[in-house]
Amino acid sequence: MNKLEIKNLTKSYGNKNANNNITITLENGVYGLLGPNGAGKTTLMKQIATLIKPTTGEIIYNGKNIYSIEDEYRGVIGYLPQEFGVYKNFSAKSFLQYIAALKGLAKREANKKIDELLNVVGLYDVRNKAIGKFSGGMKRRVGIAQVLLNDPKIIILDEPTAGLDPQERTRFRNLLSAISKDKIIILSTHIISDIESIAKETIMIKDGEMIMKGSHREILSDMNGKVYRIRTNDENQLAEIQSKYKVVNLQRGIDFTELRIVSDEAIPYVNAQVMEPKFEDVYMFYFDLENTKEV
Ligand SMILES: Nc1ncnc2c1ncn2[C@@H]1O[C@H](COP(=O)(O)OP(=O)(O)OP(=O)(O)O)[C@@H](O)[C@H]1O
Repeated sequence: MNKLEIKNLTKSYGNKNANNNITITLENGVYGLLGPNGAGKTTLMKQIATLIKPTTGEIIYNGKNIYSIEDEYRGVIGYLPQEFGVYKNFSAKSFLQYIAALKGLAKREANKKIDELLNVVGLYDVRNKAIGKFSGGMKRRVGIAQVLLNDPKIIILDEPTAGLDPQERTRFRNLLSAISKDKIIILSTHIISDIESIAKETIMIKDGEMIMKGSHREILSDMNGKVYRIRTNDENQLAEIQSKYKVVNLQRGIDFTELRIVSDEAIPYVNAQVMEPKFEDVYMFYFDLENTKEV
């Protein structure tokens, strides 16, 4: 069994809440934590990793409060922080040996595990090269290998794809999918496409609160009737739409300008056509334009 119950979690700093009354239950699979900067993603992840103690609320792992089984619980956690420092003069292999020693793994067992993980993350052939010469994606893969050393049941990854090129990002996603079978993986991002393809559920966080949780399909079906396409060559109408509605996309053509907008209310324009929702509309609907597009 692998079950994490987060109950009414709140973290306050003075009179500001970094997160507020969050309740979620997580089981095996990949969960995407989506929200703009400052939404409270890191705070929630650090609370799950026992690095921040909640002000109120509790986290229950397989029926027990995590603080009542603290040492045992830390043994099942793997945490990759946003800023993952690697020693650039170390080779991938010697770095993993060093971390394994810190984690208290016996040398023989560690070496076996390290070779296995270097294969899993596709770095076996370059295991003796200095990490300083690795690309961003390769460094992240070293980070994942490091997290997997003690075979964690809960893996927490804070923006693991930041700064990766599309190819590295795809490779990284495939790696997560491959290891997710018997683990809870929580992955924060503000890039929709990261979680669109691998997360079994997306948890959306805004201003410290959970505003939506569901599968890809559930989230999209909730957006039905809220996405519109408008084609216009009337500059006044264009300006009005832009000022009143959330515009996902604006494309200027020769004969008309095409807008894709999201709105909770019906749109008063006869030239508006309801469109099938896409995941890229979701971010705009719940959050803002910034960070909507893949970088
Ligand atoms: N130690 C602290 N003291 C005071 N306020 C804090 C502290 N840590 C976080 N906060 C505030 O709590 C809120 C949530 O921060 P958090 O880092 O969890 O957000 P985030 O969603 O992870 O953002 P980012 O993507 O930028 O890392 C922010 O408004 C932040 O300023």
